Amino acid sequence: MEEILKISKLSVEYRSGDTVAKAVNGLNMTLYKGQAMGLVGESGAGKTTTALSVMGLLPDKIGYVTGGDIEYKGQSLLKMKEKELNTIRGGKISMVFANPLSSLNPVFTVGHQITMVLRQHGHMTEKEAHAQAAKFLQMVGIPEYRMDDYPHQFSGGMRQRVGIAAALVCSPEILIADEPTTALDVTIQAQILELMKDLQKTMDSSLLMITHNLGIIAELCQTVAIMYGGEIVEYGSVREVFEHPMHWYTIGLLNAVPKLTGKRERLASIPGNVANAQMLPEGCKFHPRCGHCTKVCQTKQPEMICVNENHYVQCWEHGGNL
Ligand SMILES: Nc1ncnc2c1ncn2[C@@H]1O[C@H](COP(=O)(O)OP(=O)(O)OP(=O)(O)O)[C@@H](O)[C@H]1O
Repeated sequence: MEEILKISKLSVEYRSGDTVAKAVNGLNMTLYKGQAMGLVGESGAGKTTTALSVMGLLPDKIGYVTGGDIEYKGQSLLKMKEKELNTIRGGKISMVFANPLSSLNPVFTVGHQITMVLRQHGHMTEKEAHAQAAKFLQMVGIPEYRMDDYPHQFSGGMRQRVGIAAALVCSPEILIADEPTTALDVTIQAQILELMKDLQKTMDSSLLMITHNLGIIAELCQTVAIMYGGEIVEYGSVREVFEHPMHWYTIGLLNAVPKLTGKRERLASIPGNVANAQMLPEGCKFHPRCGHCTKVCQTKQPEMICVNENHYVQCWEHGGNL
């Protein structure tokens, strides 16, 4: 399989005054062509920061990549010149945000905004770009006559579909979707996910789906990466990780999912709070919340262990070099 996006030992910090938040800490992740990968973790795990780093959208003078690299088809995005980067970001790699109002410009019609993306990345004439924009809006269920409407004239679900059309219109090789359906009700959510699944398959693009929702991952993705404290703590095929979770954090996340059938039981939760990026613990970052923590977990960071070719875990309980 062709490696399309490779993140190696990525570290990202947010700095404000004397405060430093270590949001991403030596993260490794590889996305292959045509693959759909889920990135899961509690709020504050560093998922959005990872996505923003790939897109070059970390907040200016606050967010800094402090280590590691992000490669698109073997080329470092972090070392690339601005002009070259602009053709990749938005063209070859694009992103759907949780709140489409923040990514759509309120003063331009949606048709104009999508046409602009195409003019910038697709090297088309105005007429060609208009036709292509109409085609993509139609694909996401927005009729052509709505092209002259402004974002505020659409419902939340429609806006999200416009956001998806804008992200897909240049046929990106990588689509990053950050909680694309959290703001929508479940029926619209299902429609949008189905749409993304179809479009991703038709275009053979790779998908990085960021979500809290494990059901979405099971539905859409072949592989899943579990993130905690700015690191991937478990990774593998969705089947392997969901059926045989090995990290106590993954086990906790899976146990916290409500079940629709069987005896009604109290929902399990993971004790304690998510790791504070301003005060990360020594050793395994999950150890203060882990009921199986030993001495080594408190002092030494475990390495990622290969359980089999479809499953990797970073937990002392499953081995590592002491
Ligand atoms: N602009 C910012 N300034 C300072 N700290 C930030 C900023 N954005 C994020 N952080 C911190 O970085 C850490 C990671 O945040 P991030 O938004 O990447 O997590 P997340 O996993 O995407 O969470 P969520 O699911 O809530 O979106 C958190 O501790 C957060 O408080």
